[in-house]
Amino acid sequence: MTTDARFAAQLAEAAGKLLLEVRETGADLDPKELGKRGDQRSNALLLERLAAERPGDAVLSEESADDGARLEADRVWIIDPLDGTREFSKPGRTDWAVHVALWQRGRGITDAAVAQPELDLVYATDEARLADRAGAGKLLVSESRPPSFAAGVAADVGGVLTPMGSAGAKAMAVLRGEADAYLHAGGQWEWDSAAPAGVVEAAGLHASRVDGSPLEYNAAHPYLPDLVICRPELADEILESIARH
Ligand SMILES: Nc1ncnc2c1ncn2[C@@H]1O[C@H](COP(=O)(O)O)[C@@H](OP(=O)(O)O)[C@H]1O
Ligand SMILES: [Mg+2]
Repeated sequence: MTTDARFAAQLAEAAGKLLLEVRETGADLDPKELGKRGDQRSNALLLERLAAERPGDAVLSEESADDGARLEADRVWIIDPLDGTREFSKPGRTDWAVHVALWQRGRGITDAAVAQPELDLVYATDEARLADRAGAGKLLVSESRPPSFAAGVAADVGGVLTPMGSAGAKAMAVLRGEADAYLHAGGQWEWDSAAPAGVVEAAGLHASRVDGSPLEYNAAHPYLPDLVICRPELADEILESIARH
């Protein structure tokens, strides 16, 4: 059987290819309709393949009703079929992603993949590596909802706030060395961070809540409002700075 990490990568890649087609064929649609179509088609593909190839596992998806079965399950796939729906719907944007993560009881996120279809890139826990630091000083934040402490942290560490869409796109930019950190607060759901955090942690980066505590998944209320992803050597400085602001 394909390993769970390879399976996650194959799923994210396949959903990403479908999303590229949806984007091309739906270029004339109203942006909201295009985003909805992307969310739904990608979700359908992922659910179908999970049911066929991992039939005993539970699923938590941004785009499906949560029936609670996952709370008793030992293996739960946490998926965001289209992260950065807003950016997906804007022509020319590359900052959107597909997230596929596997949570296992007692172990947390064990296998995960993030696809960035417009860049033709797929990252997975079995292959991801931290690249050299090319984006020194760049701190990635949400374009629409940057955290209130972000400006203070940038001042403390001599950094520059850089807006970008999609949690997965921001986390993978840190992995590629294009930025030092991704800072978020004020609201987010488990599917937004499960795969990105799983991939970067497998590559040795820091990923935690903004108070430094661990990211925990498959909660009854799957809300995880904040996170910090950064190069490991910067974690202490950034967490201390956040605590001050
Ligand atoms: N305050 C908030 N509450 C809930 N979700 C949030 C949020 N801020 C960001 N998110 C979600 O986190 C993802 C990345 O956001 P951003 O691009 O702003 O950084 C998006 O996922 P989706 O596109 O899957 O909805 C977005 O909806
Ligand atoms: Mg999302």
